[in-house]
Amino acid sequence: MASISGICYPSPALRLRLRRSLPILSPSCIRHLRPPRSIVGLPRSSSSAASSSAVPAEKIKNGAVEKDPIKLWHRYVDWFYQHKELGLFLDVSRIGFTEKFFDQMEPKLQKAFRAMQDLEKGAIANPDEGRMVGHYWLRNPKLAPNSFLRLQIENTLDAICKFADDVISAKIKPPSSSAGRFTQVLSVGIGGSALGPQFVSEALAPDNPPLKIRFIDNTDPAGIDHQIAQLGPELASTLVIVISKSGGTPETRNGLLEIQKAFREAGLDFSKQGVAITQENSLLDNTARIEGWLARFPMFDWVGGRTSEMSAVGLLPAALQAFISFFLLQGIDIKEMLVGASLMDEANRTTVVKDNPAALLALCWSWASGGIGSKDMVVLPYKDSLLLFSRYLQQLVMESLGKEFDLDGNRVNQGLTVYGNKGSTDQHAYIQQLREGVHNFFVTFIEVLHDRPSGHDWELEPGVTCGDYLFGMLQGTRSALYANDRESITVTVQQVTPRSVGALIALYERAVGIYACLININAYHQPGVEAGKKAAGEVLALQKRILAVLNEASCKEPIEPLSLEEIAERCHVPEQIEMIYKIVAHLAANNRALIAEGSCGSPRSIKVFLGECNVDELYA
Ligand SMILES: O=P(O)(O)OC[C@H]1O[C@H](O)[C@H](O)[C@@H](O)[C@@H]1O
Repeated sequence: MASISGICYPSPALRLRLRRSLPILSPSCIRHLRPPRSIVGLPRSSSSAASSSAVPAEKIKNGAVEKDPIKLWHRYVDWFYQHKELGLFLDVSRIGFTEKFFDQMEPKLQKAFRAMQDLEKGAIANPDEGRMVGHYWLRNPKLAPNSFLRLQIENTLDAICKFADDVISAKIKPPSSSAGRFTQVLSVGIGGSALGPQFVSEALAPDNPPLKIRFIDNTDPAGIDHQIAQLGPELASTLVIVISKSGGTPETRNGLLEIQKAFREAGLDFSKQGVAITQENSLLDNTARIEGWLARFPMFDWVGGRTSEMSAVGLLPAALQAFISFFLLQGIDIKEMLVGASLMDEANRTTVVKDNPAALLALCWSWASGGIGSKDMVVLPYKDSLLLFSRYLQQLVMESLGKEFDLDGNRVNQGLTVYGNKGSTDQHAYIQQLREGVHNFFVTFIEVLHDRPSGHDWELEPGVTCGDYLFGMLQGTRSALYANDRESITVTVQQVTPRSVGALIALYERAVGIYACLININAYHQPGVEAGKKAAGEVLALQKRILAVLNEASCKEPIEPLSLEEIAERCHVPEQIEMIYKIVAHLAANNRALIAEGSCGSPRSIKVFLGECNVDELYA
């Protein structure tokens, strides 16, 4: 046997012998081999109980990390889930929930199924905002509660496909580019208006696309400049998609204003290259309409930002990312994404928990995190193209579940922390702590069976391909973590395709919905986000007052530099002196205020004035 980093591989000769002698067990056969559920319900080891202070007593008493490999194999087979048509498998065997726990959760899961059925029928599932929650209708418009909504969905999909085809085939082209067609797509948006499109692009974009997509997802001027600089002369052939459900998110507005400035400076007409995706009559929608942008696509009130990948938000950017297929240029197959999501939704409608992958995930989350978020979910896809899945899930899970109050108004401070990057890369970063350090997590491995999409591979050493290493690393990490009582889930897909990506998104959307029902919270609002936005607005309002005070003092003859105390006093906010210092330091670092005395390193010594006084502002 050849041994690589503790993983044993049979020699090529032995491998051939094994191949000839062993019948091939397909996962579908495995599903029918259900041995008795004998191993759940064993006592958890005392060492594991001691290290999990936050888990409920019931779990410590009855839970167990089973170590007997044969019993584990039975548990694996017993709980193995497969979706044949999607080629998606789910292994929850390394989460040690007990039969008793399962029985306790069963009625709660049935209640959650009923809540999901009501939601799909159009109930006001977001009570705070009085909204329906309809992202499931996007991939199966027949489910929409009325024909108006169904038509809206279908017409929007048709419009997206037509627009993308016209752009790709250069029927719609930029007015003043020598290229004669669009060559770049720039997507401006943040949060749910960026993370889905970014994830899908990373997962599915062709290697050398004729229409390359890039993103502005922040109000960082240096980041924006970087994108514009990289576009260079291709700005003239860039299609800019501005995405914002509300149409008023400051970061997105700023990105738009910056890019419009770049267009003006290059002598280009932005309106001929701009597309808006937003709610009807939002600020963005009205701007795009009044300025006569190239196109506008609707974002529906009943689709939340973090579940909007299957709306125009995700579908248009994907459909524009073209590659050559059978001598034709076509975008990422968005209809296949919708089929993947729809098939997964269908599977998740069964009320048989064992056959419902989203419910199984929710069950595992409840067990592993005690239903109170006591453990973090580390998401590790072993495939570079799925790198952004954990980042995408971070918003989907944390913005949905991280809530102060439950639906009955009790303070619960709920949540489930998500982080992760990719394997095996993370094995060389933080897996050390996961294996041996603080025990505050469970892992979700995402496994992709096909190593290379082309299907061709070569052995970089006898009997072993590069992909075998990746496979070995995943299996090795899963085993090593489990051997140290660290629990994990494994989701397996055959390949990263539009269909499997759609299915993964749908799987987690539903798991979040079910889990939210189990913990009795509203998964579809985000009241906590407003506090930061409001505070940011107050900082900018204070900055305007400081500038007015400094302007007045700087217009005097001679100029009157002011200390921080004097600025605070003249702004009538002495209690805000720390924030005033930070604002002044930021202005000074960007040459928008000048330090007359002292330095920013010693705040008490600073005296500050403006380089140029604005008399107009003074008498305005
Ligand atoms: O799409 P927008 O309205 O611009 O919103 C972008 C993001 O803004 C907020 O931060 C919300 O918490 C997110 O859920 C949302 O995705």
